Amino acid sequence: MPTPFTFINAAMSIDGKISTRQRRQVRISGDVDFERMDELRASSDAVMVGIGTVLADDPSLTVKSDGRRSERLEKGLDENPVRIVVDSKARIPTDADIFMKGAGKRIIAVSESAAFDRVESLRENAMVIMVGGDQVDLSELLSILDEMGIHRLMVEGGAGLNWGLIKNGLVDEIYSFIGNLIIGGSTAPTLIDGDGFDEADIPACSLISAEKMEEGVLLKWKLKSA
Ligand SMILES: NC(=O)C1=CN([C@@H]2O[C@H](COP(=O)(O)OP(=O)(O)OC[C@H]3O[C@@H](n4cnc5c(N)ncnc54)[C@H](O)[C@@H]3O)[C@@H](O)[C@H]2O)C=CC1
Ligand SMILES: Nc1nc(O)c(N)c(N[C@@H]2O[C@H](COP(=O)(O)O)[C@@H](O)[C@H]2O)n1
Repeated sequence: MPTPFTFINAAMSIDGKISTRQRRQVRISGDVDFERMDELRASSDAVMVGIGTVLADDPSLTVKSDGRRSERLEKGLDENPVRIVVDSKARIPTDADIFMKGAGKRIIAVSESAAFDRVESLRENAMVIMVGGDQVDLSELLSILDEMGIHRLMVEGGAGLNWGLIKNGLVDEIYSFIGNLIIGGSTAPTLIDGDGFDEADIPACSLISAEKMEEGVLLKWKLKSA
């Protein structure tokens, strides 16, 4: 089944952490990288995060530049890409910034383990896609998104969702900005958490580019299996 071109974009510290051990967001990258991230959002059909990121950071995932939002409108698109949350148990608060801020469509992907009344309350503000028994079935979800016309998907974390997608071979490229910070902590989330691969299954990547940016470096990788 076809799936969208899917890329992960994230900022991490020198030691590979994407937030603190208390799961608090840190400003890892500067204005140049935030502009680059905004451009990526504006050029994507959808932006996806995991529920852990929503509960920790409450991101709006909107396109911040007025000019880029206008350009999208001129092309007949919504101001913002479709905002998607992978949320097996439908835990997202109904006043999350994803619902409160910005125009455009929202999709909450839940599994059959979500409580019926939680799912029904989400339907007031979003399209709900139910796939998978305990956890969201990401392969099935991405096939459905592709059928819906979402062909370019930006993933903005966090660590658990990134793992789920990579494990299932659903990621084409990874863009990671490495900032000039050391966060430390064995429990602080890294770019990719989860169970990790067995040695024989470790996927290889090829380097697309390495660019110095402000006080850090932007690395672009292509998954060799993609
Ligand atoms: N520096 C950066 O670029 C970014 C940092 N972050 C940080 O990442 C942290 C959040 O990461 P996580 O706690 O790992 O949460 P997450 O955002 O990766 O969400 C993980 C959750 O998604 C749900 N899920 C449903 N189906 C799944 C599946 N098939 N596979 C995987 N997950 C599935 C599960 O409930 C799981 O706990 C926060 O501290 C946040 O600040 C998040 C985004 C970007
Ligand atoms: N790319 C990037 N660089 C940083 O330095 C960061 N701290 C983050 N954090 C993530 O950005 C999202 C914010 O979205 P909104 O501004 O609310 O639209 C959020 O998911 C953070 O985890 N990213």
